[in-house]
Amino acid sequence: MATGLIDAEAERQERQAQARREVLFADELLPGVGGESLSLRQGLAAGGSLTFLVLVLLNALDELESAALSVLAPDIRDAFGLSDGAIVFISAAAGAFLVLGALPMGFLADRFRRSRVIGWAGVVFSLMVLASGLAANAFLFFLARFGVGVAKSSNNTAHSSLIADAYPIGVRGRLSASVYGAARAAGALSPLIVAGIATWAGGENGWRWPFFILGLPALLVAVVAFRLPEPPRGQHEMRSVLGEVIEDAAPAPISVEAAFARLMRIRTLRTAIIAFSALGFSLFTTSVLANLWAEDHYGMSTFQRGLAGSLGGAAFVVALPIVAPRYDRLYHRDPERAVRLLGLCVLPGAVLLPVQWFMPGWVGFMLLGIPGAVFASVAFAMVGPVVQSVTPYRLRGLGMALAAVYMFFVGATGGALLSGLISNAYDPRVAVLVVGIPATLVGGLMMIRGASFVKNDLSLVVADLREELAERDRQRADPENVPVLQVNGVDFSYGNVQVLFDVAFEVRRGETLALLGTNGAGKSTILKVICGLGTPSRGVVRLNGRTITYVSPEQRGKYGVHLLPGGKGVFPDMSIRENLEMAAFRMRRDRADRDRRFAYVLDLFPDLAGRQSQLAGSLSGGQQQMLALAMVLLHDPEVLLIDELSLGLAPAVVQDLLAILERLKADGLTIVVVEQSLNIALAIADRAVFLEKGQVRFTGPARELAERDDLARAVFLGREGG
Ligand SMILES: Nc1ncnc2c1ncn2[C@@H]1O[C@H](COP(=O)(O)OP(=O)(O)OP(=O)(O)O)[C@@H](O)[C@H]1O
Repeated sequence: MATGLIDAEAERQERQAQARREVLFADELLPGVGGESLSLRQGLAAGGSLTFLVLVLLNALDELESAALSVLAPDIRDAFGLSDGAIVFISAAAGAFLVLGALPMGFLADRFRRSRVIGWAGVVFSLMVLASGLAANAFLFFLARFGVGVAKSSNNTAHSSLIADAYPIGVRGRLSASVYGAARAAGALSPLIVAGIATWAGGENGWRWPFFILGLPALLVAVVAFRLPEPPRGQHEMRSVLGEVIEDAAPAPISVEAAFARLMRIRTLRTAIIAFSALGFSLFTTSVLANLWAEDHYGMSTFQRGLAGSLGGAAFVVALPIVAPRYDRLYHRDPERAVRLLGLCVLPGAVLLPVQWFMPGWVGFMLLGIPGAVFASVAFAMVGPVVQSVTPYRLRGLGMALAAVYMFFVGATGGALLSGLISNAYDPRVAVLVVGIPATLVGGLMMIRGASFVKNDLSLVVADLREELAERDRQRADPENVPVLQVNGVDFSYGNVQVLFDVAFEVRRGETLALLGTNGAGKSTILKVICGLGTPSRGVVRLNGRTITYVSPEQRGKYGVHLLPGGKGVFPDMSIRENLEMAAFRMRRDRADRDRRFAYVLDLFPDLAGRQSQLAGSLSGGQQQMLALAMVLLHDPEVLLIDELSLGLAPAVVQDLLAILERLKADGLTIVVVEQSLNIALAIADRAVFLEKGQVRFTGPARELAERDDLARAVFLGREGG
């Protein structure tokens, strides 16, 4: 038996590995690969320069504002009578708020017009910057910082998603680098500008003026942002792969949970997130530690340290235009090499760090610190385009939000804590060597590993787009015949164990489909995927032709997809009536509607009608199943999914249930039923799907399945075995 199990597991793993390989397309079929390469000017012209200009300005203003806080910190501390610790906490909190805002902002960016999300974020940003200047006390100042931090989180999410859809794939690297570089340049100028304004205004309230003066242009740019055109989502991937754009007129709302489940299955994205979270441990803290070490160990003056910082900033602004076009060129020829380039940018830092930190003089320390930090920052600026390319276009905002949360929260905060502790216990050098070197190594190597997944992930993008086009054409050709429910190309895994492989079937209106198969074939899992309790790692679920793959179970319930789960689906300590009232909780506002539905189900189950005050736990198994069915039917489903209708029930009870299903069928209800018993399935189903080890082995009229001895026997053998 043990050998049997080992063999079965080996076979499953082989199929899993095969499924990962088989979707590979030739390089020139991948989005953004091959064809004519674009100059930056051509790319900008394709998407319009206004969008680019507005995003550059918003980023630059953000960066100016961040630096304002550091420069003005001593004045703000004195104005509010704060301690050093308190002002450091308030400044640092903005970073945490940025992480807090990322998820809601990513969610909004995937759901609404991005110009509006960016516009509103810009308005909130400018008002909060003005409020920072007006704050009467430290608490109000802190609240204003909260608003600024949350509004800023639209940069990583909504901006990034808009750039990806506005401009062609071939210039993504250069565009991302330009926005990032412009922001850094503004950041470098910021101390000068901010200190200039504060000095010009003078007096103890001088620090307030930079906030007033920065808030106003931000408001103007935000107003322009509302007018930016909204590009069709995924248009450049579609043009590149399909040669045309499929417009989704009424996209279904996306659930954050489902989106994350799907995103974490994209291996390039997952490794990029791990790589940059690791790198974050070094990227955000090394410069602070270097400044401390420079003063304590080398006795560098503030001016010398400032010079080192400025040289680093200048080197970054010089390096970006060298690396970014190279990334775009490589991507155009071979995306794997482009992603590997990012890892290769990071790795030299690991070698340079120990050499730098043992330099005998401050000049060597300062100069050797520059290349590693610069190339790590360059790689950081270029990771956005990688994430955008492999993320399904409906989930781009949330994809970037997920990356931001990991990089800033795990990387920056984790790195700060760890380095802080080690630095306190030993010294900054030990902290950098113990944290920075491994973090840089892991970051670079993970990115290089991620490169090997990118073609496969891009292939999945191609497969999804082609499927979408084929479905659109089919719906256009025969709009009357769109299936109520469609499952196509679905893969599903529990953790690392894949249990569904390319599952596909359709159910027409009013049809009853039986899902049959051996034990553990994945029947219940498919029902979970259909009703939203599980998110597939690949493939699509459609309801009446509309994609609902990432829609929450609650929303699917509102659309009419309901599941009658296997086993006990009732609250045993409540009466029948209370069970029904619980199920009808959503309809509590419209009593007339609720009573009409109660009357309908009680008419369907007269056995329950006469004993409404009886505890559900005291009912027989069959009656409990009827009550569970009644609770689902209260919602007036369009598609009813039933897991194990007859399990453990006496034949007479099953007959009663079948009679009820017949009546529902006659009323036009569409039903998918998982059944272990072939006879029961044959009695009620029009069509059947037979599954074995997560793959569809048969789809067709139910009676044809009965004639397939090999499959029919497998059902019975499976039952005896289980
Ligand atoms: N929550 C879970 N976590 C991990 N593995 C699971 C989980 N639920 C199911 N599985 C595994 O996934 C596979 C498919 O399970 P599923 O319940 O979908 O099969 P099924 O066809 O409905 O089987 P059965 O008729 O025996 O219920 C099985 O190998 C099962 O062990």
